[in-house]
Amino acid sequence: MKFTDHVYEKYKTDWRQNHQHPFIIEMGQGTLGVEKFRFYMVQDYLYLIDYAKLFALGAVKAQDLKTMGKFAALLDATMNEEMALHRKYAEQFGISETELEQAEPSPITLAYTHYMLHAAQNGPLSHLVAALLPCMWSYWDIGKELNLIPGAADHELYGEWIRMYSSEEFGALARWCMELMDELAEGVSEQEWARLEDIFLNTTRFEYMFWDMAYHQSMWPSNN
Ligand SMILES: Cc1ncc(C[n+]2csc(CCO)c2C)c(N)n1
Repeated sequence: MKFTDHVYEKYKTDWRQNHQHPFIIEMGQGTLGVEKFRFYMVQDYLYLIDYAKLFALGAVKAQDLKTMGKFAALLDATMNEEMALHRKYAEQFGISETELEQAEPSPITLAYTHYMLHAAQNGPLSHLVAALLPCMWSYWDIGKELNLIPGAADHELYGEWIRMYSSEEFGALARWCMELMDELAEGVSEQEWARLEDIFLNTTRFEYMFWDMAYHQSMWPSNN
């Protein structure tokens, strides 16, 4: 069985929990408080800076030029398309680029990005891909689901987010990551397969924690 089919079936409950988080539900209904979205955008910008480094590490660890080129393209797309969307949103909120870059990361942002970078730096390419996969795949899955809600993609604030992540262009990137994961997991030992599952489950759960952190605007206990 393909790794992605296997983990989807095995961790369906965790996966669906992300879709059912109030942040997502309210974004789909267009009722999400702007301050929660604003908090999310700033933290997500910091997240993306580290995430982009994951793609750079992917280029370093790639075993062939085609894969290396794809990671380089993903790095470019993250810095110049996805982060551009964040900069545009930030501008609407009156936040400058410098403020974005210099914002303080929340404990969950730190934990999530550091966990991914640890897996990427200390393991083979398969660990790196297992760490980044839930992020790509679940955003696409969530984007498509929100796009089915009548009018959601036209919402003046959340519409652009929904349109971007449900797009076919983004879907192609997510599918590429899924296929690469399946290739890298093929034929690995039982122990290594379990390790990949573990990393996948951890970052799937971190996705939930990230929505929850944004919804509650959670920082360190002392400055909440
Ligand atoms: C917490 C969090 N998780 C996932 C994504 C989605 N995402 C991050 S990088 C990337 C690759 C293409 O640019 C995608 C889809 C996000 N923004 N924030």
